[in-house]
Amino acid sequence: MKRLPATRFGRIPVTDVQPVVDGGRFPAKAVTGQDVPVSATCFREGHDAVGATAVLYRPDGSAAQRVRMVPGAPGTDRWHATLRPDAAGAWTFEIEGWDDPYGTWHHAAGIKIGAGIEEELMLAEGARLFAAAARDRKTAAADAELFRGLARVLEDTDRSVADRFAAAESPELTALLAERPIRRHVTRGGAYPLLVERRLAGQGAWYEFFPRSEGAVLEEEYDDGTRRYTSGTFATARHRLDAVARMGFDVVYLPPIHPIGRTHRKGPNNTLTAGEHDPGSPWAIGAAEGGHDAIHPDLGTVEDFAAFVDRARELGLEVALDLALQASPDHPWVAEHPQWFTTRADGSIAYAENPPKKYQDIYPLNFDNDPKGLREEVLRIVLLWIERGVRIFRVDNPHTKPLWFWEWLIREVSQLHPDAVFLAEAFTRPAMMHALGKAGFQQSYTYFTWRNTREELEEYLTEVSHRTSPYFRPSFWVNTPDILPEFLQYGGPAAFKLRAAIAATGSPLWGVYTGYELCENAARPGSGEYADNEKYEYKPRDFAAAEAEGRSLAPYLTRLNEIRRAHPALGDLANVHLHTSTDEATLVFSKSRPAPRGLLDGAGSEPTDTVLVVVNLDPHAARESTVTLDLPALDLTPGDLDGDGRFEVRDLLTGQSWRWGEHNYVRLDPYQEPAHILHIVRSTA
Ligand SMILES: O=P(O)(O)O[C@H]1O[C@H](CO)[C@@H](O[C@H]2O[C@H](CO)[C@@H](O)[C@H](O)[C@H]2O)[C@H](O)[C@H]1O
Repeated sequence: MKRLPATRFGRIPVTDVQPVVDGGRFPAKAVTGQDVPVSATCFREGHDAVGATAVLYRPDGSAAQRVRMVPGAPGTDRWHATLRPDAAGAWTFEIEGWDDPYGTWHHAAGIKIGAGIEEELMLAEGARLFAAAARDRKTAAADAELFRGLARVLEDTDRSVADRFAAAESPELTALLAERPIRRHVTRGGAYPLLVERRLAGQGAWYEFFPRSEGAVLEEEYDDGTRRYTSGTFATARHRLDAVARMGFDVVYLPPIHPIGRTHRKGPNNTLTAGEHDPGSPWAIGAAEGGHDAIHPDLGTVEDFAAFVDRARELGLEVALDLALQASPDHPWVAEHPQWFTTRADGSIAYAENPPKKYQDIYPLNFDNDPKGLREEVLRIVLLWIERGVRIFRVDNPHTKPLWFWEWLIREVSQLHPDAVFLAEAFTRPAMMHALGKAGFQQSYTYFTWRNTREELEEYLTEVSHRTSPYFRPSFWVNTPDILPEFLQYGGPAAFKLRAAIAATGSPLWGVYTGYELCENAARPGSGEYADNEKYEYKPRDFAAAEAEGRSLAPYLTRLNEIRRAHPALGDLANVHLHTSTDEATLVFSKSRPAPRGLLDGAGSEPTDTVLVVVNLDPHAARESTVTLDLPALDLTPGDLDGDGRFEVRDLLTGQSWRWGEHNYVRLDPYQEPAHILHIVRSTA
């Protein structure tokens, strides 16, 4: 074969490959077993047919999956496939463009034979094509046998032209070519990075609680309304882990567990003066007892913490710790490393802010005066907690620290502990939120908490699943100690149920702050924050009584987490597909995960999994609508459909079944069930 001069396009151009983050400067991300949609533009001169193949390479460079891509919308020259890496590591993928001689011949022969023009010539061309493919050393023996047979049939003038042509478009041949096409002029588009991380980096249900509240005992109530409690401890809080595990959560996240400063300590409801018995905000880290490496003496010892972590592990839970890089004025850092803070002209240090919020009880850090000293200290602290059994960190306000620092820290930690996971608590402008994802944060809090209408939710689901998913893993939190959305304040239990249903199904990552299951909805007047916020006081709760009286949503949350575990489609992010409904308050989306194709180790018997979510977003009234489904998005096969083209859906929340088709009547009453989570029942044949 004559060699072509080296050019950037090569013989069959491949351009605009996705997912590629900033031209490959940062890797696209996935977690083990997750589907990664890939696409590229592939085209050529003239009118002959082209094809494209997506190839997935393991970290050792061996090919793990090779998938023939399918064409996108006509005229776009886009091609699509789905890849599924099965282990953590630095994977790569590549798109190959190629000349498709069968496609070219089949198109031309179909037209000419249909019109009775040059029939024998077309069949002879076909025979030549298959004979050449059979001779190709790269063709598998069984395929070569089939191609040789086909060549003989096409040349067999005893048979009718129609019969001979029909043999060249048989289902058997079509299926074979879908997997192993005849390719010429294969042009490799170059490999792109795909960082594959462990499952919990991108899939998981989080539950947050304050260990000091679990088992706290009210000792005395004073005339002025103040109270004295004995703090909960790791030993008492350990009992709560059983319930958290029973609800099916994967991660239990604890706000800071370090000593709390006394200077400018905050009192109940964010007041600026704390009473004698007020415990202060856990984020005001550092006191005479120690800083970020110490444990608040009220909570227990390092051994008690270890026992807590062990119990969590026994129950299948991982403990996530808060990493809040700031210091109370009493933190040892303030005296020992004054260069880590910004000292003003009058010698004072300004308190921290996250406008419009003011944090009068803490000092922010300055990463420019002594970058080396500070970064080494933070690395020491993170590694210390890792040594104590923690692998997951929820990072407070990372957007107020420089990006270089996060890129460096996460790289350093990941090199030693590739299973470390960092969740960015950055509620800020998109540029910074996205850059934190590129810098290495595995997960991010999102604006989901405030997206309520169908339009808002559709827009947000589209953004996080399709536009930013290669680098930004959205965690849908329904509430946090900082956020009690108005929707929950006024929507009653239905609001709590429907928000949980959307969060648990819309994103592979979702989170709940304790008390959600009790539908706690009392806000500090005029604010989006809880009244008598647990950030500033002890808040023991009687979960068992609420459950016994049927007031708890724990069974509902449990079911949602069961559904998530049973349905791998919900573990993927980029597969969100919106459908339409005639009612403006009815949200409809689906997530589908087809059986994998082209896995080279022969695995891949997992069946297609498709979940359809229909939610009434109005917590106050029943809504009726006609839901219209975009059927191709549901990966239905002829075997799934009855004679009327309908298929069975089963509601995973209630167990009810219906037969659905393209148009479906839905009525959702929030006082019964505000949502359907429907599974498409497939034929087992
Ligand atoms: O700034 P955000 O709204 O993202 O909230 C996070 O960071 C805050 C500062 O760490 C933290 O605020 C809490 O702790 C402060 C320091 O003790 C205290 O002044 C605030 O009143 C209290 O809300 C917040 O909890 C955290 O999620």
